[in-house]
Amino acid sequence: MADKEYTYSEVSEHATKKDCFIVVHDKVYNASSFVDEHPGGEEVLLDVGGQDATEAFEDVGHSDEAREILEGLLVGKLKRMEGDPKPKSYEPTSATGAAADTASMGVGLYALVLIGGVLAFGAYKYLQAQQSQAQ
Ligand code: HEM
Repeated sequence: MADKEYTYSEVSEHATKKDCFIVVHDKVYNASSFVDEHPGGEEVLLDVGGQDATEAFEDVGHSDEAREILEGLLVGKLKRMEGDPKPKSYEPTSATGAAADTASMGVGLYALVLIGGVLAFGAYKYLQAQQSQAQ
């Protein structure tokens, strides 16, 4: 059964709660029995029912346990036809890119706080000096 090939249009016919196929990494899974049990809620699963859920699935960073459950739901492979939506391959590089961006922003913020601190200290010293002059 897991060797069956489904075209994208066949998969898209299974988009209801009771009959919910999803595609992850070009494999077809029947998520119907799991919709109610999904810890992330049934909404998100139904949103991608009959569609390619690769990105959605990978973006969450599902655990190995989740991947095992997914493999248990396997019903076949996706057979891509001309004119089908492009495969949604997951590129971890973009995730690392985003992480690097956040990291450099973190450094920027740190520098800002540091400069602010130095300025505040300078101002404090200046005021102190002024005060001792006045006395
Ligand atoms: C049949 C496919 C799927 C399976 C077997 C599955 C399985 C699981 C499991 C076992 C968890 C618990 C945490 C973990 O072990 O990682 C989980 C959490 C979650 N899943 Fe899925 N999932 C599927 C598809 C999706 C999709 C397509 C989305 C779309 C966004 C999604 C969104 C989430 C979210 C947001 C959580 C976190 C819930 C929380 O921590 O409160 N899942 N999923």
